[in-house]
Amino acid sequence: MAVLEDRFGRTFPYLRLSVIEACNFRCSYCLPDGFHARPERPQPLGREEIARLLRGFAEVGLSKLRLTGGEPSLRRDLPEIIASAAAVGGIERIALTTNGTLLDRRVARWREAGLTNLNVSVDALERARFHAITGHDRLDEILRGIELARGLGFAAIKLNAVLLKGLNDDQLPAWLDYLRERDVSLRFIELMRTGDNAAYFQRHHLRAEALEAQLRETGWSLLARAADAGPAREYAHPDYAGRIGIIAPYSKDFCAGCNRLRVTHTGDLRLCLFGNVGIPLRPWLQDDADRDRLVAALRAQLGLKAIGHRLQQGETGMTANLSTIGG
Ligand SMILES: Nc1nc2c(ncn2[C@@H]2O[C@H](COP(=O)(O)OP(=O)(O)OP(=O)(O)O)[C@@H](O)[C@H]2O)c(=O)[nH]1
Ligand SMILES: C[S@@+](CC[C@H](N)C(=O)[O-])C[C@H]1O[C@@H](n2cnc3c(N)ncnc32)[C@H](O)[C@@H]1O
Ligand code: SF4
Ligand code: SF4
Repeated sequence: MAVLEDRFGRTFPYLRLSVIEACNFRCSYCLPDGFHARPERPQPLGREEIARLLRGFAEVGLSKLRLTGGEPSLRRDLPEIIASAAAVGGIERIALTTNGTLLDRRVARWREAGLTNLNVSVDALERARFHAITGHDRLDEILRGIELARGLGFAAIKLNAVLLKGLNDDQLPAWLDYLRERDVSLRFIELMRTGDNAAYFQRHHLRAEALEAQLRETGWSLLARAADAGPAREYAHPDYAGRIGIIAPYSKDFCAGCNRLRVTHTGDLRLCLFGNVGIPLRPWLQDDADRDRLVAALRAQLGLKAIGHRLQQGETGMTANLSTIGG
């Protein structure tokens, strides 16, 4: 099988596709003023364009697709997008990253359509904290949605909490209670600096090192990483059904295991979450006959992929905030 390989020998079986720019939340680290539509913006990719994109990527080894946003559940045709991805040969996992607001109403339908993996962002387990961070008092319904999802046979359910100094860095005991009986994976994500959040980053960024050391000292052990896995270092403990992961983008060698590419909701390829390089793929998504051109463009672009991000140097690339690219 043909694969996409870069200059550093990395292969890319994992595509993160943003299906919408809009979001209904205003997370303080991402979109503190909420999403504001601008009329001159191009329409997001339609279902046919998405299907052509996925068939092109599948020719060069796509096995894991993540749908993200903005808030992907706001897209009414999400079940149809999932179903058309499930019909593309070679895509073994179809994952969704969501803020969970429509989970309790829609997750069964997504699962029926072919969704295999679910990631839900839950920055705190205390209602008031959750409200303060996300701008919405909706923790209870999100937790209900997760319980519902747990009964639907997903291959994995993962929860994301961005680690924020002074805002949610005292939540470990509550999370441990939560994880004792629930077979979900909670990942603590180090806050990343973006174009928009410089001052916030200064106030709230916290390295996950101390937390990770605490886990190791209390009997959590590191698991091996699968080839198409995301960026988390995952830990398990014999007394807990759940797992804990750490996503530490500022740690040494974080990018050495990069296995993913991104496409924005308007069809722009992005070679890195914080990159400056990427081209519009939309011109090759209008006709099935352009598949070879699409694949050739992917291969040519991959030659430009850098070894890693330059966040340590203060460079955030084109990324104003993660909602514009899907994280
Ligand atoms: N710096 C960096 N952060 C990433 C990358 N991929 C994911 N993240 C961050 O990790 C967090 C969780 O991402 P998810 O959308 O849940 O996806 P994932 O961690 O790849 O998920 P799994 O494949 O299920 O492990 C988000 O904040 C992402 O922005 C990456 O390539 N680089
Ligand atoms: C951009 S959101 C898109 C999907 C969906 N709206 C959600 O929140 O799950 C994807 C992930 O990026 C994370 N994220 C957003 N901004 C971040 C930042 N500056 N640093 C670290 N993670 C961030 C969110 O917490 C979420 O888990
Ligand atoms: S920051 Fe860029 S190079 Fe590093 S893991 Fe993420 S996408 Fe890959
Ligand atoms: S993290 Fe997700 S839910 Fe929160 S504002 Fe960003 S895109 Fe929206």
